[in-house]
Amino acid sequence: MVESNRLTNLAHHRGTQTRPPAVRLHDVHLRRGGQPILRGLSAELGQSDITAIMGPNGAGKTQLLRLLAGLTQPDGGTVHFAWPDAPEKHRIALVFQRPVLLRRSTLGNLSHALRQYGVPRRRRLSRAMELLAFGDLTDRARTPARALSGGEQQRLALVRAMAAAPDLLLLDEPTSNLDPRSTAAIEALILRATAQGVRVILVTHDAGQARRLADDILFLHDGRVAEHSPASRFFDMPASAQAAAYLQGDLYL
Ligand SMILES: Nc1ncnc2c1ncn2[C@@H]1O[C@H](COP(=O)(O)OP(=O)(O)OP(=O)(O)O)[C@@H](O)[C@H]1O
Repeated sequence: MVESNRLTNLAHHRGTQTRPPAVRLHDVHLRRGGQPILRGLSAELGQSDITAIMGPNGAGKTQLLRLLAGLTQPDGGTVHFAWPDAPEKHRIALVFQRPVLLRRSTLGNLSHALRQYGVPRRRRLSRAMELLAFGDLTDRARTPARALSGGEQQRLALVRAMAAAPDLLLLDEPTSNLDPRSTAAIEALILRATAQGVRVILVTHDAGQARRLADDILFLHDGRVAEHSPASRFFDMPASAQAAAYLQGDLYL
């Protein structure tokens, strides 16, 4: 409880200064298996420190995140990043809902990632140690990743994404399988990442988490943006009928 209040306060005291968006989506369409998934989605994202993408199951949140990560291309419309070489040049990192880790130690996973990201060999160990400390995983350095708890595995996945020194960190329901204590640890890590200048876009169904962390909420419904509002306004006075229904637990597709 103390931890969660601390996070709430941190979130409220963090600057909500606006920057140019990290990514601009215009009239984006995406089809899968012959079905429209995203249907003319337009949004400017990454102006604030943390944006939460919310919406009911099947609204298209994960597909939008995959698009932002460059894992899929739109069937129509445009996606413009603030960086000409994104997402190829490691400016954007994605953490999946279930951590995908190598069958190596915690340290081995980080060293491998640093090598992949082109960090010179002489700098890898010191950078890996920094990342371990960043994730409160120093005492787990030699532990096989598969022997870590679920919360520790997700922390490792998150700090491994930080090994890319990303400008934009995309997180798909990073705490959906975790208990409150592990969730608080991940939320603290997310805030620490923003303190280092990383912008975060996270998909979450956890309204409490979105309230604690997010500056703004992008609410998707049926492949479109139903609402994009500052978090305080979204929760106190949602502008769209869909968001109001979702927050009351009434929205089904
Ligand atoms: N490869 C695919 N082929 C066909 N349909 C797909 C494919 N991938 C996703 N879909 C469909 O696209 C829609 C959006 O999926 P997506 O995973 O983005 O939703 P979501 O908002 O993240 O949902 P959830 O909250 O359940 O994770 C869903 O109806 C899903 O069934």
